[in-house]
Amino acid sequence: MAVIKEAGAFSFSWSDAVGLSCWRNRIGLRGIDVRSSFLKPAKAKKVFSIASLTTSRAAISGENILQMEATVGKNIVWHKSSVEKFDREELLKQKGCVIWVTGLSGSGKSTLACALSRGLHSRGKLTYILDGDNVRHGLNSDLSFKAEDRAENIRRIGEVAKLFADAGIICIASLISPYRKDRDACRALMPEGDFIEVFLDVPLELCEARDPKGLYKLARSGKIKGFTGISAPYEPPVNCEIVLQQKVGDCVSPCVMAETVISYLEEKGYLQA
Ligand SMILES: Nc1ncnc2c1ncn2[C@@H]1O[C@H](COP(=O)(O)OS(=O)(=O)O)[C@@H](OP(=O)(O)O)[C@H]1O
Ligand SMILES: Nc1ncnc2c1ncn2[C@@H]1O[C@H](COP(=O)(O)OP(=O)(O)O)[C@@H](O)[C@H]1O
Repeated sequence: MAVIKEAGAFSFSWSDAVGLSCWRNRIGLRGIDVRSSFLKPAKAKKVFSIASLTTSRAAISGENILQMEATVGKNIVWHKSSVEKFDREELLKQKGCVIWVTGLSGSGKSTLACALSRGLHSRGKLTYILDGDNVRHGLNSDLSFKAEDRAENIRRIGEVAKLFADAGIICIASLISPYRKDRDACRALMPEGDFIEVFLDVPLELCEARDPKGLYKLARSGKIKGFTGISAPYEPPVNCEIVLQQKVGDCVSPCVMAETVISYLEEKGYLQA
């Protein structure tokens, strides 16, 4: 029978044929709908909402539980390591998370990602940048810019970013990610709070004036089809953690913007174990 039982203040064990042998201490369940019905259909859905355990840092997200459901029927079993995220975070003196930088082409995503990485590095924090352009040179080189391929690009980067965060690293993903639902799907992969969406709110007019790669010009002349902001949509976030605004004639420097993000991380406790 699927059981999540409390065996001490921060300790749970989940014994079951799924082979999720032992979610021992330090696992936080933050308002999560933990389903046991896939294990014993007759059993009622268990809902655990243990908001008080927010001091505990590794969390099972609802999405993870659903993924487990999906893999159970395929003889794929989660193998648990004796070294967990928590242990890696202690070693690194930081908390793993994903900083997701979204915005139009030319809005300054890569520039911000570099400034942020540099700022955190100089504070002794381990970061890694997943830049859309760069990842499309390798892992995602098979993908185009049509909506389905962008969705797949974002999904893969979301999954990789999640692994980096699990490694205890502050992962900075900078990609246009124009569709809200694709970004939200990446957010859903992460424990609550660990997905920090940063919107570079820069008018198209300014991005187009910058046009460092000449792509807007090509898009305007019809040489690039489906270019974000010109002939393909960009859906701005509605409820993101940080908005960094720039206007024509009023640009904030990348270092100042990076400091805003670093202050957020500091305030939320991500820069300590
Ligand atoms: N059609 C079209 N639309 C938008 N962007 C295009 C397109 N074709 C090529 N490029 C270049 O690809 C970079 C965007 O890649 P991303 O992986 O970030 O895009 S997405 O998240 O999948 O939408 C983007 O890089 P940035 O300018 O750094 O954003 C462009 O240089
Ligand atoms: N905060 C800023 N102020 C002024 N110019 C900027 C700023 N951030 C980026 N830029 C410039 O804008 C252009 C596009 O920046 P980039 O980081 O490549 O954008 P993206 O990755 O979103 O396409 C570059 O020429 C860069 O130097």
